[in-house]
Amino acid sequence: MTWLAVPEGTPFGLTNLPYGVFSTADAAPRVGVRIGDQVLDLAAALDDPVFAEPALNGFLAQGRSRWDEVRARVTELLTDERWRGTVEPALLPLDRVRLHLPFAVGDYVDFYASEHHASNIGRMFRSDSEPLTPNWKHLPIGYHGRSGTVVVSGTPVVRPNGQRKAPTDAAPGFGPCRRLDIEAEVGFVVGAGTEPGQPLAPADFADHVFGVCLVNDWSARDIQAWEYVPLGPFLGKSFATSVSPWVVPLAALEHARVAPPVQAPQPLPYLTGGRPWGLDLDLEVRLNGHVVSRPPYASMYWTPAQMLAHMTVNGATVRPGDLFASGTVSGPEKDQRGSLMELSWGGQDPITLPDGTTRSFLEDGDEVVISATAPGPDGTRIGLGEVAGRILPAADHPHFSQQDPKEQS
Ligand SMILES: O=C(O)/C=C/C(=O)CC(=O)CC(=O)O
Ligand SMILES: [Ca+2]
Ligand SMILES: [Mg+2]
Repeated sequence: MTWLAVPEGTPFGLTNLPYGVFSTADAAPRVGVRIGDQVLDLAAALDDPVFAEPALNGFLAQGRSRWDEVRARVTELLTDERWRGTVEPALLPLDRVRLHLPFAVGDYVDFYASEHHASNIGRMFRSDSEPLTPNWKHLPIGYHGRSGTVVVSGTPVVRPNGQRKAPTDAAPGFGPCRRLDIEAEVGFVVGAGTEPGQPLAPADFADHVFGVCLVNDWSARDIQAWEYVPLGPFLGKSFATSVSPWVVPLAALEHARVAPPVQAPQPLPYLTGGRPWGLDLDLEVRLNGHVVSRPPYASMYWTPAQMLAHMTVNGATVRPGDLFASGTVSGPEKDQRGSLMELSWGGQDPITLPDGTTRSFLEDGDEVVISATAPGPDGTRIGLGEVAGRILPAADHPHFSQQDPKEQS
């Protein structure tokens, strides 16, 4: 029990304690921990300059034993009445702070770990071949994304311009994306790094990964479909990737750990071993306030521990602040799909919102909010917060007018 007044049944109680970076009107960005609807200013509460930094990276680099020590210390400060006088001045109401990107994003990798998503996308993008490529059940497929365009929840997303060519078009045209989509994903934040040539095993996961956030991998499907052969996602996914402001430490997800679905064929030995890191997270996707999907993370085929092992098997390093995302979370059911492309089946079957409007892809002004909860102890739920973003109209291209005769829409 905490001496602090927290809302009854809050998903941000003592068993959660996520980390973020906040600022106030008169104080620069620094590290805080969320408790209920308040933020504990760690720079004020603890004697470690690492928390006065405007990003979590310094703390991430300190490693597992220090993360556990700080979590235990914060719990003690918020539970033991004797600390009340010291801690109270370091607490701020959430509505008085501004939340920032919680960590400086190093390398950013996006995986493709949902069998349901990969099968759905395969059917739509490659209708003349098997939905899953031959490698899919042998390794967690991924690509390197653009870390510099990872933004915090609430940052508006400008509709990208680019080349797009429908299969029936004779030549590509240029202009604003017409098939702007979302991807509901879970992100894993690397803490302790590695040296070159130091592959990690799945069993090393909790020593190197600090925690979890929510990710929206905004995707321009028309740009993507035209550009991705043969090297994979590029400009169709590099204009913005949004993350939630609170990083939930792995320690808070102990009750959410589950075995992943059965993996057959048996993966190679470097992808096996350690504790199971399937996660029973319930995601929810809202479009303009209406729930359009509830993707279940427990259905993901590859675990984040296997992703980490695969990502380092060639000797590649990881560094504090690296982010790897799961890939779109789609469950087996229609209302569990984590992208609009799947929900509307490529635009063939638009979804109807309660206000009577329909959507295949996003319109200017649309707002998407992805949230998630996880099981905590004794039947409680902990929250992962939310990642939100609203679509702004495409900007005019400074060197190419939309009215230009070269525009072939
Ligand atoms: O199958 C493809 O060609 C591309 C799939 C994706 O959209 C890539 C991606 O971001 C992976 C994911 O989110 O699962
Ligand atoms: Ca993705
Ligand atoms: Mg992206």
